[in-house]
Amino acid sequence: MITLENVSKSFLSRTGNVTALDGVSLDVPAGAALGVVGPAGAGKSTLARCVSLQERPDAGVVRLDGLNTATLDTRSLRATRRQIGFVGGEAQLFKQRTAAGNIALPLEQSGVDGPRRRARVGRLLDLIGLTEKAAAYPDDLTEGQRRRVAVARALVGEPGLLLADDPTANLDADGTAGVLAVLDRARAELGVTLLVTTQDNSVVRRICDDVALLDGGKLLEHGNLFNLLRDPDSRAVQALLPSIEGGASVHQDRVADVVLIGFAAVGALLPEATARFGTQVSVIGGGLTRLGETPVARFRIGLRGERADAALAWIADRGAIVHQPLSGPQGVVAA
Ligand SMILES: Nc1ncnc2c1ncn2[C@@H]1O[C@H](COP(=O)(O)OP(=O)(O)OP(=O)(O)O)[C@@H](O)[C@H]1O
Repeated sequence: MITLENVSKSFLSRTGNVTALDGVSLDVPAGAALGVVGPAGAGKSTLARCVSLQERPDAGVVRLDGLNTATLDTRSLRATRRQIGFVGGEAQLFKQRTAAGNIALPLEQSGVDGPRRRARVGRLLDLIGLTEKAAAYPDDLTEGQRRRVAVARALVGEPGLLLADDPTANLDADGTAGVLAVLDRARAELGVTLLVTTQDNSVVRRICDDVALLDGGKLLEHGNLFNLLRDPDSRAVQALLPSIEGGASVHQDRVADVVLIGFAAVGALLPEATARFGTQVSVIGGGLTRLGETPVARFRIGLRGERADAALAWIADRGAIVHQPLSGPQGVVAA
């Protein structure tokens, strides 16, 4: 759906030339939900603006459904932009229009008739869970509700792609959960492809299946979350997992970091290893989180007993991802 080929973009600022994107190549298949993460100034918003055709790259190509957007004339560019929904970190609604009126605006501008407008706006109010607020004005809504209205407005033209640039910025937990639920529903029920920029790991955990890490305008990592879980050096995914704190206070024969995926693994694997191998398995640090609906745990475990290696190999055979940490007792650990 979206392909970036070697996209670069610089800005002239007071302090000189700033490279916001530096040779970024990226593929986002139709129906995917990609989280673009990275520190402040990494280039996330610039990437979103290049993909939404609000910004033209200095070099490289942005393709939408195979179409090289650099070749579009002004009219086709405008038409293509309309197929892309965009929401920023602020709702930017028209205060003098109701929620329904804000959502309807793009349809009015493109001359869609009243009955079709009403049907479409009604459907989107339902999607964002604000049917009963149709006649409310922005000032009477919470910021989280306003953002949901902005998402509905971005979706009203039935775009295939929705870009959300830092959609949960400055929202409280309830507001964040509401906006993420709406983005998730948009994908599930309308089939839109999602590209979300964020510095909030919970956004990626909740609604993304792919992640791209930018830093200094460069794409450092890109891939499926569950694939990247296997890479102990993946900055993007390691940041999504519970941190492993604490240290072994007693001697351990083996120390390993274990990532467990799915209900069965998280609930049962470590106790079963203990029982099977007569090995004492203790959790030194880590915890449980979720990626989408899937429970994922990361623990640092210590093992004591003659069959510690066999227990670790058995845990790995059951689908756990096992890595020996950099420090700690020596031992060969199944990878
Ligand atoms: N219009 C502009 N004019 C000048 N510099 C810009 C412009 N837009 C972006 N930049 C610079 O480009 C770099 C990347 O900015 P960008 O907003 O894309 O990063 P970001 O990852 O979205 O950051 P944040 O998380 O803080 O929003 C930054 O150094 C920024 O100051």
